Amino acid sequence: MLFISPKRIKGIPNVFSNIPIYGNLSLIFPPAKKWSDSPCLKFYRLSQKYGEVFQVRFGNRLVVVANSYDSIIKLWCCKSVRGNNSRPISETFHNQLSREGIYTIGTTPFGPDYLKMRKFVSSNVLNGKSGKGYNGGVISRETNRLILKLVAKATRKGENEDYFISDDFIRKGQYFHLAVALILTYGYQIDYTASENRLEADEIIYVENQITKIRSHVQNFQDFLPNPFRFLLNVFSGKNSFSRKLYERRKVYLEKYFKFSRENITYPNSAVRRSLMYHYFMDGENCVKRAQMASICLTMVSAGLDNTPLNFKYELHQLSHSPHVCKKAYKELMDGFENDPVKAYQNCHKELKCQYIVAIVKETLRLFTVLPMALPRETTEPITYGTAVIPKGTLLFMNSWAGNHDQNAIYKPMEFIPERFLSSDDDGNDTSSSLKHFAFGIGSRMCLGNHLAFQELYILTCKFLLLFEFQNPEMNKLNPLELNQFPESIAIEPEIFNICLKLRSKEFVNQAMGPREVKFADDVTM
Ligand code: HEM
Repeated sequence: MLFISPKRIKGIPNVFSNIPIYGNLSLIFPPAKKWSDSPCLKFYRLSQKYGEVFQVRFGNRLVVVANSYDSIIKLWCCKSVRGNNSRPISETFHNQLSREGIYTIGTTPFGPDYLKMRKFVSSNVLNGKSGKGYNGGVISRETNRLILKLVAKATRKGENEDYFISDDFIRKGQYFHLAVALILTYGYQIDYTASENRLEADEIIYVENQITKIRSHVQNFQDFLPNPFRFLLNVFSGKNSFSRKLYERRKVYLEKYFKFSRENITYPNSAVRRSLMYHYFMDGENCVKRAQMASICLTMVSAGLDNTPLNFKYELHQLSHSPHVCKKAYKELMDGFENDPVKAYQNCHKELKCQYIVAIVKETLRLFTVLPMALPRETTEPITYGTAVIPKGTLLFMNSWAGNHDQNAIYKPMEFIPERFLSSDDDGNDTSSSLKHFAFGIGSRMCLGNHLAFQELYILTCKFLLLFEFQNPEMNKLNPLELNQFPESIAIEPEIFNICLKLRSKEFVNQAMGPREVKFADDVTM
């Protein structure tokens, strides 16, 4: 395809560029080296000059960018924007990496395939009411395993010989989420304490993390260029061959798990019987095709593998800087379980009962905004914004960082204030908070795993607060963008630092989990 400059949209400010072919791609290339050059901040700075919504040209594509709380609501949630419901096809991700046409749900363009997959996964595992209690049980058990692992490494210090833990939490959080995802999808229980399983988990985490970068709309400027440039740049940068290698590596573990479920379908254990694959073999084959099921499995294994642990780590980091929040959360949690910590620990996974912890999780998701530029959308029919008509085939970028930190909608946006999400204040007065956040996107293609991810974060938070007290933080930076190791990237991945925790009491761990389960380092060496 030759370069054809797209026609600008009337009524939406245009960020002028006279560079042929390239257009405004300097917003994402060369890749940002400093946090202050993160794409979301570059877009935000432009909005100060051009207004909250503007258009840019990326190669031969027009991109409309929304940079405020209100404009995101208008462009993603109103009835007039029904056409904001597809995803763009990109050369590097869709054509090179996913050559068999099997993509995740989140990267599948709108159409019957997409709708079928979304419905199947939603009704059988992610939003299905029947799965909710089961999912909570799985998450609770995996949280216990994570905690047992931490406890086994705890060191004894100080006059009272208390137990202390110091950990970065990202890798352990990834093992935790992967274990939950594999059980729900395949009924496969991975014991990542065994070294060969850990290697397998590390492989999945590495491959999926690299693939996330390949599908990133703010890291692959070549995808916006006309075909010959796109092709040549991918060949010379080695991206094509790297993508193909990742594709082969991914195939190995996905096929292994698929085979596991198929072989265990005749005499299923309870985990297999409750899994998504079981639904597929029992009745789903009539609803979704084999290739669609492969996309669903791919989505289940990859989505949330980084985002959930990254949010959890950031939440722990904020909590270690907010003793008043921890104190209040602990009290509210205990109030809900007649001041019995064992009862609280053993039952907190059953419902999202403690509204203050719900607010902590929402505030973490908002303030952190792990995907500051969300995922891109493509319009399937014209949509209106004010007097402007955005044509079919236009790309829409949500600057969710700017929306989540918009001071016109959010009081002190850079501060961690869970109360902003409560519907009543400390005196019980109705505050009717209807504040939204955009960490999961919003509208027709909002994150399908938001309930699962939220449930994971809620249960982890409850159990950690019940077991541990936060110690002096090792890291003082709190701004997520400033913490980010990869400012050019689609996701915020904070630099490595430890969170320091003190165990409230050894006896309580034994009571909460059963003494036979718990192994402390000093018990083991005795
Ligand atoms: C804290 C963790 C997570 C965050 C912050 C997150 C964030 C997002 C965002 C921003 C989108 C784009 C939404 C939009 O365009 O409006 C998305 C899409 C999606 N997410 Fe998540 N996600 C998380 C966890 C998960 C998990 C655990 C799963 C499933 C197991 C999941 C499955 C999906 C799917 C299927 C889509 C595509 C939806 C569609 O295109 O219809 N996500 N996610």
